[in-house]
Amino acid sequence: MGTVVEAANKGASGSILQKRNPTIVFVLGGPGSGKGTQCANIVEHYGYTHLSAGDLLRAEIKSGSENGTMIQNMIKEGKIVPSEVTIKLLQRAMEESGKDKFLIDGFPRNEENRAAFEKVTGMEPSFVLFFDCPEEEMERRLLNRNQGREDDNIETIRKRFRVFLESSVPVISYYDAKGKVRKIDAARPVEEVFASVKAIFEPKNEKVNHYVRIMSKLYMYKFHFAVKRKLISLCCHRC
Ligand SMILES: Nc1ncnc2c1ncn2[C@@H]1O[C@H](COP(=O)(O)OP(=O)(O)O)[C@@H](O)[C@H]1O
Ligand SMILES: Nc1ccn([C@H]2C[C@H](O)[C@@H](COP(=O)(O)OP(=O)(O)O)O2)c(=O)n1
Repeated sequence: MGTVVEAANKGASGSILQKRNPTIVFVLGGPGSGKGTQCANIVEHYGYTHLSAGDLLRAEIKSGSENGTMIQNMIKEGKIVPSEVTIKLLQRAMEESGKDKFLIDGFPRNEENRAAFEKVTGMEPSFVLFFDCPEEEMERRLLNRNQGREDDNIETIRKRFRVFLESSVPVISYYDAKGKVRKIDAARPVEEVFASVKAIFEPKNEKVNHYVRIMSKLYMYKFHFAVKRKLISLCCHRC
């Protein structure tokens, strides 16, 4: 398999997609924050095509591909699969869909994912939907999810939470610094969360847009402070 840098240098696949100038929304949030649930609502109401990085990786395992065992082991350990694998799957799915509005769910999950996607495809998201939810609530949801997923057990869930804090939050911070993050309180019932999603996809007027952005910014300050505290307490535990 070629590396992401080789793919970037060839630039072939990226340019086919780039020509279509698609709208891309990254959907991020901790495991169990409700990304998939809300993506289904967005697809229904706003005609986006939903691409879940996790679903594509699980389909790759099932297909019996040469990378299947490696992907399965990484998911079981709560680790992030190398970007070259995930990006190829996402690119293929975007190209084959023939569509031009994508919700990319569960990606980019770390800095490597983010930088490689931008380099290989030459594309950036229009904005990032961030579903913010406390760990206790996400844990409850994952343990009740009942999809028979190998990684929905308490040991792997704890590892995934840690990977989210250490690797995915920096990606959210990166896009926050660019003013691209739309943060949503995901701890509420599904309908209430979707009402907030709607306000983002159906902006009322410039004043309301401005208000939503300011509120999101304020929430992000609070969020970053809470993450720093959590990481410090995790470090203290280790010592
Ligand atoms: N707002 C919500 N309140 C309660 N349960 C939810 C909510 N959103 C999703 N769920 C449930 O929580 C579980 C995880 O949701 P899911 O959308 O699969 O999360 P993610 O894609 O972020 O891992 C599912 O069983 C889903 O039905
Ligand atoms: N960009 C991604 C997305 C998911 N993965 C792997 C690692 C994740 O723990 C699993 C499951 O991801 P998925 O988005 O389906 O589920 P959760 O948000 O963790 O509930 O897939 C990855 O390696 N790289």
